[in-house]
Amino acid sequence: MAATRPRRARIKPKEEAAYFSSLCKDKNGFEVKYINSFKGRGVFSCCHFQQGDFLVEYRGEVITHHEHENRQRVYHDALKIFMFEFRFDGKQLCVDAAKEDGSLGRLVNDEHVNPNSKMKTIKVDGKPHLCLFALKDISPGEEITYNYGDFDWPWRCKVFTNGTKFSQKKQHSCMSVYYYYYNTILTK
Ligand SMILES: C[S@@+](CC[C@H](N)C(=O)[O-])C[C@H]1O[C@@H](n2cnc3c(N)ncnc32)[C@H](O)[C@@H]1O
Repeated sequence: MAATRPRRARIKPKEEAAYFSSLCKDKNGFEVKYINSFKGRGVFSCCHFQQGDFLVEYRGEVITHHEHENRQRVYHDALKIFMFEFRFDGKQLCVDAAKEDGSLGRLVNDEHVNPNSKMKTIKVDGKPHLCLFALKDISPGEEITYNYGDFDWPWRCKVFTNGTKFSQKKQHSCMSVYYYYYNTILTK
């Protein structure tokens, strides 16, 4: 009878997230690539991930709502985007990831139509950590994205050369037009 190799148990995604969060380390399997001058950099998968897998932590300094408001007053707009507000144990908190520290989570871009990951809060040693988990199977070469939330982020509201502004609802059907415009005109 042929010997069967015992299958290695899959580490539970939340346990893996807690492990990497406690080490303040990103797991392997990703690379940062420059996309273009509009979107900047993005995080791309270098291997297969399964739906539900832990991907990366949105690492940074956890600050109170009060401190978040203070920093909003002094930060340049380009830094404010790295402040992620969330609720934890009944409190309004924020992860400030403005500092370029080489971590991956802060470089994951927004995708509100078809994101492949979702941000969840996990508790490690009583402290909150924001972690991205795969919403679907992810192949090598795919960009990791998540929905930044309901807000009129400037890149979601496309203004065409003739000044036409597309609402978010109309925008879905206009996505392909936009991408044509974007790929052929803006990036040339
Ligand atoms: C948290 S940072 C993400 C990393 C950023 N791309 C970089 O290179 O530093 C958020 C910024 O990325 C850009 N961004 C994120 N998602 C985008 C999208 N879907 N389209 C265009 N720009 C996007 C915007 O400039 C936004 O202010």
